[in-house]
Amino acid sequence: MAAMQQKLRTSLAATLSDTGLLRSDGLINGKWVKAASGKLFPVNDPGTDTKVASVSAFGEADAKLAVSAAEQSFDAWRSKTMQERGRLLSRWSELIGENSSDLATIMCLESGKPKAESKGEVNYAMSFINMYAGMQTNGMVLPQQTDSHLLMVTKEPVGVCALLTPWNFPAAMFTRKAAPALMAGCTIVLKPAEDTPLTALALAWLWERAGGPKGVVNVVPTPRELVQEVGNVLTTDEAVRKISFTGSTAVGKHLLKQAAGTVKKTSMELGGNAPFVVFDDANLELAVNGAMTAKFRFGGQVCIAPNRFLVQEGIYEAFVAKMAEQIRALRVGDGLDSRTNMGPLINLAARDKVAGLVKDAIDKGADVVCGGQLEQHEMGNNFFAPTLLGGCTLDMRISHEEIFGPVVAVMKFKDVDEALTISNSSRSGLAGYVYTQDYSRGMRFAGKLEVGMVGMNESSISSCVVPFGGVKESGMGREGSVMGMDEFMEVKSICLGGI
Ligand SMILES: NC(=O)c1ccc[n+]([C@@H]2O[C@H](COP(=O)([O-])OP(=O)(O)OC[C@H]3O[C@@H](n4cnc5c(N)ncnc54)[C@H](O)[C@@H]3O)[C@@H](O)[C@H]2O)c1
Ligand SMILES: O=C[C@H](O)CS(=O)(=O)O
Repeated sequence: MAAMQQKLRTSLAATLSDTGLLRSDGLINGKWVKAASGKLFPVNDPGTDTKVASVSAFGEADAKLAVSAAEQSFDAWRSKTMQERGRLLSRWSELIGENSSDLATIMCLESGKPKAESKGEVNYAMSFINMYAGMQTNGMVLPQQTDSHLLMVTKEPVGVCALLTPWNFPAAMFTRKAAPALMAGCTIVLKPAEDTPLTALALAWLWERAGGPKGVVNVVPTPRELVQEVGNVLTTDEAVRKISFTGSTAVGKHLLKQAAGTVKKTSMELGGNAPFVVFDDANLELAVNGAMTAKFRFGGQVCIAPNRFLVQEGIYEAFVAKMAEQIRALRVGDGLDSRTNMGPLINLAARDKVAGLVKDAIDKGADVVCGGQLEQHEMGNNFFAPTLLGGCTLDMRISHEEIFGPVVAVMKFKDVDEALTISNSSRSGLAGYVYTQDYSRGMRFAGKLEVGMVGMNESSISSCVVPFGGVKESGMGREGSVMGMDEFMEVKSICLGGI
């Protein structure tokens, strides 16, 4: 299999139409610079477990330079009109569109996301830029207590923003933050995930080519071993006024503690544990198709992927049988192969975590309906077979921990109260799904789910217009939608007297 995968690849640069997109240095103040240490770190292709690039290993000193560049460019950038900033973003989006195939190849090779899905993500990333490029923010003039005063309320950019993004959506998580921040008039320092810096660096290069002024967008590629020290700079430097983080709940809690010292404005898009609830009266085909779409997107490595399947006892057997049929039909393969439905997990640690959850479930009595092989996959170290486990129970780890992989864990429930209790038992509250043809029951159930986003008879619930975010330990704030820009703005009242 490895030979076939290698056949699909020569060097990454050789597969690109525009090799300028392949950036190995970071971006500070309009210059592509190496790390102060001169050190590099590898970026690996999870499909072949081989290095595809080496990138400058930015550390504390580099991060401080990036924050300073963003601070120095803030006044000039905020002084531009929203129309001027919008025109720049529109040009950026055009260039992304013109280079979408190369961007998808880069994303596929550094993340393992199949190329077709990677192209979809590039379009998703563009949708945020396109939406915010045309957006205006409005203040208010309020009625006065006296006729000699006027009260105005304005919205102003918060300032220098530190954006920290995960590896699973390296383009969309960048633009979902950067587009509203830039339109609001903020300047940014982006720290991409160590597994997937290339996509963000390529997008930053296109920003520069669009005419982005120096210092407005800065990118600090950071290796795993320096993430803590770079994070310390971004969360404690007084010049940074906003932290926008997307990633695990554990890291989010850590960053919140660090940001508290300088009372930074924060947005947290954290981990999920979505329930997928199927009632007896559900449209079975709709529920199964919805489950497959939501679960096997990027092999389950998605924050809103269903994590716990709760199926009412009357439809349980039919649901499991239909799911097994579709899961068995999935083609696991190389991300560059257009026939591939599912590629590798991001790395060996991720694969081993999934295998550990499956083993625990099997040891505690789960039925392996399909998949579930714990030994190394024939495609390579980072692959895990799409798996369906039946008869899952609450004493299994898989019923409580975020799987972040291609495993469907199904448990049976009797009635709506049981389904709601189990659904809300998690400390996470990002997304939830409910399938029933009784819309009254469905809406009541959706209203009682402790999550930020619900799909009812629908599992594709993300788009640029949705206020994306969670409750409880899935985070705070919203990204996308008109709400997304307010995360990067401060409100100011001006009281005018003596009129
Ligand atoms: N809610 C959402 O919108 C959303 C979207 C995508 C992923 N996620 C969540 O992210 C997780 C998977 O992504 P991940 O593995 O990249 O998460 P992660 O928390 O390990 O890393 C996220 C980012 O934080 C950085 N980071 C890690 N430790 C840090 C530290 N001490 N200081 C500063 N930065 C640090 C990483 O380098 C990366 O850039 C899952 O839990 C998933 O649910 C949530
Ligand atoms: O996993 C993280 C993303 O936010 C999911 S989505 O692409 O926004 O649905």
